[in-house]
Amino acid sequence: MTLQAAAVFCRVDQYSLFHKTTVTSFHLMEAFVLSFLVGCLSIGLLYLLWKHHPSYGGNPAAPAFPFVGSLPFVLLNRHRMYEWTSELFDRSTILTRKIKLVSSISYSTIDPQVVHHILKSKFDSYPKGPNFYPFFADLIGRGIFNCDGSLWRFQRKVASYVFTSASLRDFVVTIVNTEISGRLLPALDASQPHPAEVIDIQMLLTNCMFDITCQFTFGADPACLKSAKLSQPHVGNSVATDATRMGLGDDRRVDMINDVTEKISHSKVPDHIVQAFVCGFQDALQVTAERFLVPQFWWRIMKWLNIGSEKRLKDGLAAVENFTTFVIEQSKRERDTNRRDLLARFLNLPEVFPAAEDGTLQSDVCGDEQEGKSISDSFLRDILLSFILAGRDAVVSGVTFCLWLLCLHPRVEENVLGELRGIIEDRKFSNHEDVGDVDKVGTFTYEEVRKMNYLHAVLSESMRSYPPVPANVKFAAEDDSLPDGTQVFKGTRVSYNAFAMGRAARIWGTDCLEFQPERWLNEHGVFEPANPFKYPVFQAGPRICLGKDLAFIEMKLLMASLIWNFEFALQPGFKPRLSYGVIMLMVNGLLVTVKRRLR
Ligand code: HEM
Repeated sequence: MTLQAAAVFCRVDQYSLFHKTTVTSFHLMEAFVLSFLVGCLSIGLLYLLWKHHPSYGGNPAAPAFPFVGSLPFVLLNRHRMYEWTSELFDRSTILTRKIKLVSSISYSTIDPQVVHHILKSKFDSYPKGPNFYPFFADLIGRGIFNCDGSLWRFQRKVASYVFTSASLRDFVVTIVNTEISGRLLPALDASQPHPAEVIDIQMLLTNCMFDITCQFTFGADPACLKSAKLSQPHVGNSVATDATRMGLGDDRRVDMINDVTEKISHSKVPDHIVQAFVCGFQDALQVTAERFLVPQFWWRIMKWLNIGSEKRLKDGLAAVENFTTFVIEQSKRERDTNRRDLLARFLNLPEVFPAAEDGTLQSDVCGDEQEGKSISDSFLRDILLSFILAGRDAVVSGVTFCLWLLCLHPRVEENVLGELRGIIEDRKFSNHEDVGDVDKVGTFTYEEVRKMNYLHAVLSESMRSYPPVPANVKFAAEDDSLPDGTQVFKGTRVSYNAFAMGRAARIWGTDCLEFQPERWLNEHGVFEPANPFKYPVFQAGPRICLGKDLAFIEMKLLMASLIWNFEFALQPGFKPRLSYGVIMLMVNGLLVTVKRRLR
């Protein structure tokens, strides 16, 4: 028994000894595995924290939190996006900044060398890319503004041919001067019985430029300005009929205007189609701009469900389609060779570019997309709408900010007037037969525009601080290294910030925040352009703005006529709020009172 008991005891003891040993080694193992896991997790976490740290990758980013990146700062500064990014560059010596928003990483630069790299030396490696295309696709399809590669090259080649013709330039001068003398100046005169009436000159210019670009592009006059109400302090088209505000008491002038407008506007489009187009285009443009402000999946779902702003876009596009189909079909039927608008010029292209016998464009001109086909109506529509998109609001922005700055700088305004006085004086020695008339209706000729060196400098200086296109985004088509050593991976967005560049002391000197048009003039008072890579207001390189020269003609004609004929005073306490979009405008409009200038 004792032996048995001893044996049992022994077994028990042996078992517990064994058990004790097993438990101890199990705990040790457990502890080891646990510490290993905790260690791995900590290292992983530290790695993630580092990876999401602003300085990861050797390029310090905008202020950022782990994981969400700069998103909180972006949201906080969304009402002053350009001012904020400009301050960031201002506060440090970094010229190319990494921007991290949740999981996406992009780069923004103010370095002229990097701008040169992405816009010229490595042009093919930095297209607009697939990220940009879907936003504008509904409005302008694959028009020049919204495509890359051979399709872009084809459009650029054809459009460059059309844009360099002197007859197109003369056509623009005629349209702009007719709009100024027939609508813009009379509209401002109409506010004269109430000199204290505050008007939104930006809205007036938007209507005016819509008329000009439509006539220039489609040969059709939507007469937005004729029907615009003056005192509406917001951006956008106004189609309310208020013809009395034109104030055209002078019968002779009305006849003259009608006569010229008739010659310009060949397309006789029914009023309801034009008016629907004007509203539809405005709506479509606004909704397209809003797409940039929400995540892509959001507007895609709304589009799929056809609700909210995306429904507005669809309806707007239907009206645009209706109008473009009408004018294109009408122009094709009539084939009027006297027409000078872009539509007619594009329709006549096969005569300009060597065409095959069946009327098709040659493959080397057409590029792979259009090989063997003449330009389809929808393609023509995309190209032409791109011109309206590219040309209208940028000019409105250029003139609006310039007018505002002149109100703040009477010295500069006086210098502009001095230059114009000299030009008007010169008319006495000119034997131009229209001199008298031109003086009466308050407009200027192309030859006179060419003499306006100071005004050219004023506009360039104003767009330095307030560029109509404040930033431009490209997309890296392959892994690359920027001139400053920044590593860029395929698919990354790289943008230049023209707004911040115009305010950078290291580019423009310590007086960069001052309004000094004289910096653009040489010792003989002649305008000297800046290096386009330090001043990419019109972009630079192969994709530089095609309408740059026309834009200056339009802006100078508008500015000269406005300043020569009227005095503008800002509404007390007026401060512009900058819009955040492709084109920078004033969110609250430019609110001024006007008075005929006495001489
Ligand atoms: C102050 C006025 C203007 C400014 C600041 C301006 C600026 C620009 C900029 C920055 C671009 C490049 C956009 C991009 O690629 O994303 C551009 C492109 C373009 N602009 Fe202008 N623009 C102005 C007026 C005009 C006018 C009046 C026209 C036509 C009449 C015009 C026609 C074009 C065209 C066709 C393109 C596309 C060029 C291409 O991609 O090859 N622009 N413009």
